[in-house]
Amino acid sequence: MQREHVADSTGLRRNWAGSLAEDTGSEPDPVVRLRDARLAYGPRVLWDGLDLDVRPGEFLAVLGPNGSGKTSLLRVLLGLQQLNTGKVDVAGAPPRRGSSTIGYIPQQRAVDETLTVRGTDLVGLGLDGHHWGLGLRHRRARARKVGEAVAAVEADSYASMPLGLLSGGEQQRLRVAQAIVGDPSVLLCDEPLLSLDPSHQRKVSSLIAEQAKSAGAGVLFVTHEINPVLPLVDRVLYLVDGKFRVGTPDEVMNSETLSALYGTHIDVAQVGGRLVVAGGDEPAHPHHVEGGR
Ligand SMILES: Nc1ncnc2c1ncn2[C@@H]1O[C@H](COP(=O)(O)OP(=O)(O)OP(=O)(O)O)[C@@H](O)[C@H]1O
Repeated sequence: MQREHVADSTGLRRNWAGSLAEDTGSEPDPVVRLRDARLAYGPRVLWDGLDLDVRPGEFLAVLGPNGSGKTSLLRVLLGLQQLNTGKVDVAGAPPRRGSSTIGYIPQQRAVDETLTVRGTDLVGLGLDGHHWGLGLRHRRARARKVGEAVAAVEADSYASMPLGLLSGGEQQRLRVAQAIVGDPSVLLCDEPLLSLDPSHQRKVSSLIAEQAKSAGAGVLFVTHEINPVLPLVDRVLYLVDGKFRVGTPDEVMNSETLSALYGTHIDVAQVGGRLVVAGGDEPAHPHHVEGGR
């Protein structure tokens, strides 16, 4: 097992949290902390020796080819998957299912057309686990929170319709609202931009980044396409076939680093503010980071 780190959590001090570290002399506690973490299914090692701190307000993009363990990492943080070895904390405690400190946007699944649950009901589920009283005042406060989240994703015009009648992109915007409505301290996003048009990709990713900065949430954003979020990304975790790199986009998204990860020559070029990644034969498929905004 090869352990490769471009930069560990100390890279954060130089980049994202540089000014904060200078102002206060100390960094805020991480909202996600992994130490020497290993996840393997039988002989197949997804990652090993993973040390990672995600700080409040940080936007971490999680990249890698199909099957490299991106979703599995989110499942570990959700308390749905045990590490083989190592330690993981979310908001200062071991992960547990149903934690209200986590907002989760799952990988998109088709919704049954006959599903009659309304969009606002789905968004309201994001508040379950919070302490809402039964009285009218609390019901109003809850409805106001749901309304604000629905407005933030521009879903007002269809949020009261049955989910089964909505398009994939409309459903996805409501899932984003559900994830942010409870002001979570960790936002886990599993390819949240799929099925969104470019304009809503920009809006939704900015909304997630805003949530990070304003509510001090740490974001883990799984994506095959870094370009739509590149301006928002503080650091990248890149997983490939049991190896990984953590660092700023410049530290990770370069030819030398990706060639070492994939074990074959990879070209990385900046074209008009976009990253274009090309090269590599089977089994490496780095092409997934190509594309435009
Ligand atoms: N419970 C499990 N038991 C055995 N293997 C599993 C289990 N869960 C996931 N895997 C395997 O682990 C690998 C990593 O899966 P994961 O879904 O984390 O990958 P990913 O990087 O998110 O992929 P994709 O980009 O395709 O969504 C896959 O090969 C998957 O088949």
